[in-house]
Amino acid sequence: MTTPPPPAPTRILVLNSGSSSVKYQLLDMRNAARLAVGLVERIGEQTSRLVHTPLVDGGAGLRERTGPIADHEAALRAVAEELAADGLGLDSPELAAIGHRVVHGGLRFSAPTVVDDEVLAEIERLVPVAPLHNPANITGIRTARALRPDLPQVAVFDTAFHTTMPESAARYAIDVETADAHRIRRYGFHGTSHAYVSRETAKLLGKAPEDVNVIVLHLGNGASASAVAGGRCVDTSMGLTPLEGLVMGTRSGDVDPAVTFHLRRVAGMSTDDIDTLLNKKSGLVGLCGDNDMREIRRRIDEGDERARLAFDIYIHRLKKYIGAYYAVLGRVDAVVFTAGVGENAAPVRAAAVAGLEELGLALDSGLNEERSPHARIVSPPYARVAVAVVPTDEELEIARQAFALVSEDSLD
Ligand SMILES: Nc1ncnc2c1ncn2[C@@H]1O[C@H](COP(=O)(O)OP(=O)(O)O)[C@@H](O)[C@H]1O
Ligand SMILES: CC(=O)OP(=O)(O)O
Ligand SMILES: [Mg+2]
Repeated sequence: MTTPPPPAPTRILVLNSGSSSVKYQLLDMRNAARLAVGLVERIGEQTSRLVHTPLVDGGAGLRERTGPIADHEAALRAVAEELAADGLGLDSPELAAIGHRVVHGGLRFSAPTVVDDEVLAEIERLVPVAPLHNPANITGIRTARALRPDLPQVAVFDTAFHTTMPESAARYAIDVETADAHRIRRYGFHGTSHAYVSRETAKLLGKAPEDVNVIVLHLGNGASASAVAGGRCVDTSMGLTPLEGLVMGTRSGDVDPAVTFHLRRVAGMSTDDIDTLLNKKSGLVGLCGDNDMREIRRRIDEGDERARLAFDIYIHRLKKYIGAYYAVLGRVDAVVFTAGVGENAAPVRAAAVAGLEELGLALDSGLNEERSPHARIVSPPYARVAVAVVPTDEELEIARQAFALVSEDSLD
C-alpha cells in the first residue's frame, strides 16, 4: 500500500518591511483567510512595539511587546517567536512561501520573482534609489531565508505595476545618453496597492477592469497618485525614487530640482544633508512639525495656522495631480482614495474634490463622513465620476501573487 502524498502547503507569510516598521500577515490561500496579523514599529528606537494578533480559533487575542528592538533582523525573529507561540511557527510544513514587499525592482522585475543570490544582489544594487526601503526589504529576505532556507522567498515589487507606463510618461526630459547610462527614469511605487485598488474599484462599479479608467490616490505616510486606464498604469506620481510627486508625511514630493543646487551652493549643505532634508524632514512634518493627519486636523480645529497651511499645501498638490491625471486619461470613471489617510481622513477627501464639479466630481458629505472598513462609493448617484474609498490590502495581493508563483494550480 502506498501512502498518499501530504497535501500541498497553502500558507503564505507576507512581510512588508518599511524603513522603521514591519507589517506582516500569515494567510491560508485555500480561502485567503488570515491566520495572524501584526506590526513591529519604531524599530531601532528605545520605544519599539510589536503588536501581534492571532486570528485562528482559540487564539488568545492581541499581544503586545514593548522595549527596544534593534533592527529588522531582531524584529523578524520576534515575529517568528510570536507566531510559534500560536502554533503557527515558521517551521510549519503548511507554509508554501514567504512573500516580501520589495520597493524598488528597477527595470528588470515586472513580475513576482523567487529570490536567489543573484536576484538579491540586484535588489541590493537598487539601494541608492530606494534608500529608505530596499535595505529593510533585503534584511527581511535574508532573515527569513536563515529561518527557513528550504522555502521559496518571493519578492513582489512596488515598481512592477508601473512598467506599463508609456515612454512619454516614464522618461524625464534630460539628456538621453546620460539618463540611459544611469537608468534614470520614472519607475513609480506602491504598485501593488495601485493594482489591487484599481481592480477592486472596477468591482465596486460592477465593471471589468478593462472597461474602467481610474485615478488612484494612495495616501499613507508615503503617498502617490496613479492614472490607470483599462487596468494598466499609464502614469504615476513617484519617479526614480519614492520622493517625487505628492506632499507626504516626511517627504517633499515635487520641488524644482534647482532647490538642491541652491542648498548645496548657497546653504552649504552636503548631498546627504539634502537627501535627509527632502526625505525625512520635509512634507507635513517639515511644514508643521506633525506627519500624522489626525494630529494635524486636531490642531486645525484649535485654530493652529501652521497646521492649516500644511494641510492646504497637501491638498493643493493632490488637486493638481487629480487634474493632471484627468487630462492624461481623457475619461475618468472613478477617483479612489486609499491607505491610512485616504481611507480615514474624510476632510482630506472633501477638500481634494471641492470645486471640481465641472469635472463631474462631487461628494455626498454624509457618505463621506461615514466610517466603514469596506470599499464604498461616497459620491451622489448623479455624479459623472464616482468618488470611492477602497481599503488597500498590499499583504493579500502579495500573498496571492506569491502563492500563484509557487503553486501550479493557483486557487484564485
Ligand atoms: N483616523 C485617521 N484619520 C486621519 N489620518 C489617519 C487616520 N488613521 C491613520 N491616518 C494616517 O495614515 C498614516 C499611515 O498610513 P499607512 O497607509 O498606514 O502608511 P504607511 O503604510 O506608509 O506606514 C498616518 O501617518 C496618519 O497620517
Ligand atoms: C514606496 C513608499 O513610499 O512606501 P511607503 O509608503 O511604505 O513608505
Ligand atoms: Mg504603506
